[in-house]
Amino acid sequence: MSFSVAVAGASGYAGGELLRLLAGHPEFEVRTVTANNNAGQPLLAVHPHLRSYAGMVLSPTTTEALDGHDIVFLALPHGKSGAITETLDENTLVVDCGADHRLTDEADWAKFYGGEFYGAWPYGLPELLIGDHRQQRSNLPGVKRIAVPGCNVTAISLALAPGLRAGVIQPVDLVAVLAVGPSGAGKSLRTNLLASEVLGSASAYGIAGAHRHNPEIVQNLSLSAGARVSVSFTPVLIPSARGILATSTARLAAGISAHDVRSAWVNAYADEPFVHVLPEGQLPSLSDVLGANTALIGVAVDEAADRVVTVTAIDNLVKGTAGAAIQSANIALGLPETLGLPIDGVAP
Ligand SMILES: NC(=O)C1=CN([C@@H]2O[C@H](COP(=O)(O)OP(=O)(O)OC[C@H]3O[C@@H](n4cnc5c(N)ncnc54)[C@H](OP(=O)(O)O)[C@@H]3O)[C@@H](O)[C@H]2O)C=CC1
Ligand SMILES: CC(=O)N[C@@H](CCC(=O)OP(=O)(O)O)C(=O)O
Repeated sequence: MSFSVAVAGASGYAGGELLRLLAGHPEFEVRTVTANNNAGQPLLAVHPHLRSYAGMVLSPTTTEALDGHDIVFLALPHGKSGAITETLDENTLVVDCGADHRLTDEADWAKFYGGEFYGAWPYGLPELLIGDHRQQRSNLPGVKRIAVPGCNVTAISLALAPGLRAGVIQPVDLVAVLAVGPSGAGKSLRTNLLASEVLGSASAYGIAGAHRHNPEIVQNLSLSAGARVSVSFTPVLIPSARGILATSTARLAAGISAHDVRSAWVNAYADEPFVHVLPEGQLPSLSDVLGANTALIGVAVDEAADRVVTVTAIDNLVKGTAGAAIQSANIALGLPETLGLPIDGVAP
């Protein structure tokens, strides 16, 4: 049996990456692709790398275009998913790559996004530790609505959740500094993509609690810790088209050994197909994960500073968006979780 699929926002970066991965999915068949300004264009005119879709034309993003599919992936700007979803059949699986349904607290939505609040959906980060012996994965089978996490949020949540749940790090004074590629800003934010601004430079943005991912990071890690956490998050734009390299650190809990620390991370992800803790002494690089739905995590203890240091690499467009969307849809539909998803990256 195969599932019919529509991708809304197919002309953007996240939509394009969804299409690249969906072309290799044995159970999903893309029937409709939609866009906004690019509606009416052949898909290959905006994504010449997606040769599997020769002949497909971008439709306007309307209920008529999206209705009648088994699955609708939404890759629209923030604030555009809620209203259109309300017009879709409740039995359609809707997977939203935007932020519209990630936050549980309406006050956080109002402060960091604004506009109408449509409420939280089941969250598409299956590996997130959410309480004693549970992962977010257990909340996904059978659901019809999924909110895909922000890409920075995915990297930090996967990095710090194991230590918080095991109690080997303290829930306060968490610090995360992320090197991030400009594709995370989307195709339409062209000013961020100017070679003259990105090449040969690196710039911090959204510092000191201003970034809209802050409440989502706190929401996730508080679930893992079982208590409200405090995190300082700083993204730094680097000249690499894709990828996030997150250095996330935390204070050691009292009386915890380096062995306890390693065990917490290794045990948390021992059975995960897409989240791998590297052997002691090894650290990931961006180039290890590009194109893959894989998160690689290196863990070390800085004894002089009394801190645990983690380094996590993901591809923002795969594990950070499109891959997470497909992985979560697989679980919701009762398919093998890894179906159609690459574990291996593209290198060099
Ligand atoms: N890039 C990333 O790494 C990540 C992105 N996301 C999320 O995915 C979503 C899409 O992001 P991304 O692909 O990067 O953004 P892009 O700017 O690259 O693409 C945006 C898409 O939305 C369409 N669009 C623009 N305005 C409207 C509108 N008013 N109504 C309907 N459609 C519209 C665009 O169509 P057209 O071009 O034809 O005008 C395009 O297809 C966002 O919510 C983003 O936050 C989530 C995690 C990571
Ligand atoms: C370079 C850059 O600007 N990156 C984006 C990442 C956006 C993202 O992953 O997610 P959502 O927009 O879906 O929340 C940022 O930091 O805001």
